This record gives sequence, C-alpha cells and structure tokens, in this order.
Amino acid sequence: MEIIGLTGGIASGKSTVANYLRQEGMTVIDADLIARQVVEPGQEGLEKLVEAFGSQILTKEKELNRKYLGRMLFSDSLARYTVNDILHPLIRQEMIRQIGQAEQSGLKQVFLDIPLLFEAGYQEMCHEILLVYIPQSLQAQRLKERDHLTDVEVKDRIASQMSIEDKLPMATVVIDNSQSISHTQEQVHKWLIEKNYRQ
Ligand SMILES: CC(C)(COP(=O)(O)OP(=O)(O)OC[C@H]1O[C@@H](n2cnc3c(N)ncnc32)[C@H](O)[C@@H]1O)[C@@H](O)C(=O)NCCC(=O)NCCS
Ligand SMILES: Nc1ncnc2c1ncn2[C@@H]1O[C@H](COP(=O)(O)OP(=O)(O)OP(=O)(O)O)[C@@H](O)[C@H]1O
Repeated sequence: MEIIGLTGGIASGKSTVANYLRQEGMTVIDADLIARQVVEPGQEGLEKLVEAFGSQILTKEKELNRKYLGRMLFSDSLARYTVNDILHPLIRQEMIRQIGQAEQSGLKQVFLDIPLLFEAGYQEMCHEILLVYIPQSLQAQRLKERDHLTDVEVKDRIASQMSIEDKLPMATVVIDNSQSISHTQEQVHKWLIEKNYRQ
C-alpha cells in the first residue's frame, strides 16, 4: 500500500484538498481529528495535559478548552513543546493503527492529512508527499479571515510551524492553492489519474 502524506502550512488548504480526495473515493486519515479524539474526556491525552497545565485548561463541562489551549500553545513555545511531547506520541500511535487497518482492508493507497508532517518526522513513512502551497502573504490573509484573528495572532500561528517555503523542496508533489478551488481540484485530479489511483 502506498502512503501519501498531505501537508502544507496552517490554512494553506489541506482540508480543502482532503475533502476533494474523499470525494474522489480516496481514504484520508486526519491527524487534526485524531488530535481531538486523544483529548476527549477520560482519554490519556487530556489527563496528561491537566497534569502539566492544571484544570484551567478545562471548560465548566470538564472538556478541553481548545480556545484557551490554542492561545497558550501559539504564543508560548515552551507550552507548545510540552503539548507536543504529550500529544504527538498518542497521535502517532493512532495514525499507525489506522494505517494498519487501511492496509488490512486491501487499500492500494492511503492519504495522511498531517499539518506537522515534517515537524513531527512522518516523512520516512511516506512514499509521496503532497504539499498544498500558497505564498505566506495569502496564508496570513486566509488564516485571518477564517479564524477572525488579530495580526499578532496570525503571525504567531504561522511562526509556530516550519515555514511553507522551507517545506517546498521536501515535497514530491506541489499543489498550488493560490487560485480558485476548482483550479486546485484540477491539479489533484490530474495527479490522481497520472498515479493511476482513479480509473
Ligand atoms: C491548539 C489546539 C487546541 C487548537 O484547536 P482548534 O480546534 O482551534 O484548531 P485545530 O485543531 O483544527 O488546528 C488548526 C491548525 O493549527 C495548527 N496546529 C495545531 N497544533 C499545532 C502545533 N502543536 N504546532 C503548530 N501548529 C499547530 C495546524 O495547522 C492545525 O491544522 C489543537 O490544534 C491542538 O490540540 N493541537 C495540539 C496537537 C497537535 O499538534 N495537532 C496537530 C496534528 S499533528
Ligand atoms: N483556493 C481557495 N480559494 C479561496 N479560499 C480558499 C481556497 N482554498 C481554501 N480556502 C479557504 O482558506 C481557508 C483555509 O483552508 P483549509 O481550512 O482547507 O486549510 P487547512 O490547511 O486545512 O487549515 P489548518 O492548517 O488550519 O487545518 C478556509 O477558510 C478555506 O475555505
């Protein structure tokens, strides 16, 4: 089974491409979704975060306060390293379990949608790496509009990841998402046909 990593920068369009891949019948394993599952109430991830940061990271309903954790993680690199140390091994374990499941079900290829593919060292397990690219100025604009952030918050979030320019040379396929969504989909469609993934 071929493993294809799908990555980019924050708000570069990974989910937009992942949705299209699913529409085309592909199986996509979603690291952001797994990251949510490992911090559900009762899960080890949430317990360890509370041990590290205290119960102020919880809402009244005892769920993870994602807004609070996000503000802390994106503005404080030490807090970010701590969160990554706690959650990334749990996320990786579940990703590997789902890859095994995909293989057992006889799939020819599986996509891994991972924002931190390079930062967390997933490249070794990928046969191909598809990078959803937009220039940083457009990335900042789309991020600001989507999440209603201030300029400082946008800057911090982009700076919390490896820059998209540094990711470019490590990709095996680059999808330009700076124009219309249909332009992006056309590139993905063409690549799927070239790879013989879609008959
Ligand atoms: C900080 C959190 C609570 C924000 O939650 P929220 O619902 O607002 O956003 P969401 O989960 O959809 O993430 C949005 C984007 O933020 C970026 N991002 C998330 N975590 C990180 C991180 N640790 N470092 C850098 N960028 C990150 C990614 O591009 C991601 O796609 C959440 O992202 C989280 O728990 N992050 C830690 C786990 C992690 O590293 N996830 C990335 C998957 S490998
Ligand atoms: N080609 C496009 N033209 C205009 N807007 C777009 C295009 N592609 C994506 N967007 C918008 O840009 C924003 C970011 O896209 P998306 O959520 O797919 O990015 P992402 O890489 O998955 O983000 P994150 O890293 O935060 O998970 C969204 O508001 C989306 O609707």
